[in-house]
Amino acid sequence: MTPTIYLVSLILPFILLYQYILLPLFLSPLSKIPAANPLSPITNLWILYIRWRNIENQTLLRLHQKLGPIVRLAPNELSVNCYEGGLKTIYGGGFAKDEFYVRRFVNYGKVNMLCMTDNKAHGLRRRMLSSVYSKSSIMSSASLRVTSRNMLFDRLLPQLVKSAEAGKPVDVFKLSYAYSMDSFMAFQFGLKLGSNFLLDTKERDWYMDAFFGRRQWYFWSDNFSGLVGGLLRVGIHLVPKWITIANHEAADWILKKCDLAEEMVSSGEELPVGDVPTPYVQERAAFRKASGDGGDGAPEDYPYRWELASEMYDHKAAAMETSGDTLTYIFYEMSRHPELQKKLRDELLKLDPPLKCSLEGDAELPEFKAVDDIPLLGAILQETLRRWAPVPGGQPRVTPPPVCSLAGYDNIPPGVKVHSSAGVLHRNPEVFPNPEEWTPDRWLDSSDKQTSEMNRWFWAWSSGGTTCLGNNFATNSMKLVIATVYSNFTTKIVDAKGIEQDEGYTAGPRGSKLMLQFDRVK
Ligand code: HEM
Repeated sequence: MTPTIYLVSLILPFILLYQYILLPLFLSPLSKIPAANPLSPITNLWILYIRWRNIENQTLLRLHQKLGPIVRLAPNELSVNCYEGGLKTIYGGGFAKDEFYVRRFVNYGKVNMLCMTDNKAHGLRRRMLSSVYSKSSIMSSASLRVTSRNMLFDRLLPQLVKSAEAGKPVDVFKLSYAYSMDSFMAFQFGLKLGSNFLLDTKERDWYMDAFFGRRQWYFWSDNFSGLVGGLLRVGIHLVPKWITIANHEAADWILKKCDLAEEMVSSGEELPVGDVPTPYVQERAAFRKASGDGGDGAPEDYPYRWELASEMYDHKAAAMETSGDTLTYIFYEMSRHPELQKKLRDELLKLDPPLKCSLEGDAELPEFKAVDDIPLLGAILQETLRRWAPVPGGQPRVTPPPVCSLAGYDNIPPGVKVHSSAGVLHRNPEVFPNPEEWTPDRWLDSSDKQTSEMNRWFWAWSSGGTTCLGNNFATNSMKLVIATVYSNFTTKIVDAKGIEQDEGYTAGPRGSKLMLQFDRVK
């Protein structure tokens, strides 16, 4: 052994001991923060184990209840759940997104707004895409009025009437997913090109089976994407092959819709208002205006083909699951509270025109604003988004240079992964008394001071510069369907087995099912 090798072998253990044990355990500024587990300061194995068991949300809730607003999950990862020194600093302060988003949400090999980790690029993209989803655009959209009318009166009500008359229960989970997808895609691509999950159950099941199949494998693709990709290159499918194939099919499905929308728009032909692919048209124009270089596609591709497809794919995915889960929980809670159904119906029947069922095809919608302004409907939606937040998991960001302070701890270095979670924030009993209870009245009867505190902690849409892009669309779409259903029907539970919320970044009912009986109100 040469003297150098001898010296290195003597010193190396001390360097490793310092770097991987002493520094993270005792000397790092993070060492003062309560650790989730004795192993957390020195290895991420513990949090990986929790994620592998798919119990992260409930574990974080329990830890925060015990240890307070900030918890160290791994040497370089913190969970922070408070407003001051938490949400305000991380999300209000524009901390950049973590690589998690790239691993989960890149489509066609192209980043979209949701997975842009560079703040400047993200801000630019957001400015390009947001105007079509602003509240004023949604409330006044002519195409959305036509597509919404079609969803409610032509696709949804006739099948609910049929089920009610036959005394047949309805799987409201599937119905909510189908409505959420159709109502969004009809806006995105127009009625002609949008999905038709409400009427075409084969198309719906094809899409939903692949969607739920994929979810079980997120642990591997989120945490070991390199390994998954590497093994795939040598023909080994860690994630089952059928899921890879289904992913390709879903990607082709949306790409085809983009190609058809492009053909329609570039032909210059005047379209019936319900067939106008409104967000596609506006986002296409925004891309062309912003750079004019045509994007990264091949010469034969139309400009920005892949950038647009990546955004379109992401938006429809964001729309279906979140709104589908929220609607399922609204129907569930309303079915447990018949007195609230009656109270809401009394309010809804004041709409002009009311959303009463007409199977003759001559029904009209009231103004969106009139539906939006019903306080009880707003409270029902808000409380459902609180109690059953459809994105309950952590939204990871990265601490910026040089240092920052979080939840009373100073000198937190750059590059630390930090996240807050609606599932924890929404269960703070000091802000939301009896947090496990679903109580819409808390949004109607609380003092101004209490309401403003609840609003600061309410985080279903996230906050800051990366808050949900589609919140105005989703709010309008969900309010319309709830208003339509309870103007015409009462609902009661037939089978709610598996209604408890699953785990994950996004999460809905564990059983993926809710059977309700609809009875017509004359
Ligand atoms: C109940 C319905 C919905 C809920 C609760 C919801 C919730 C959220 C949340 C919590 C985020 C932040 C995610 C994160 O940073 O980790 C988000 C982002 C986003 N949502 Fe939604 N969402 C809903 C519906 C929609 C719809 C209909 C669209 C369609 C346009 C949409 C598009 C997006 C996009 C593009 C982002 C990324 C925003 C950015 O990075 O600037 N969402 N949503």
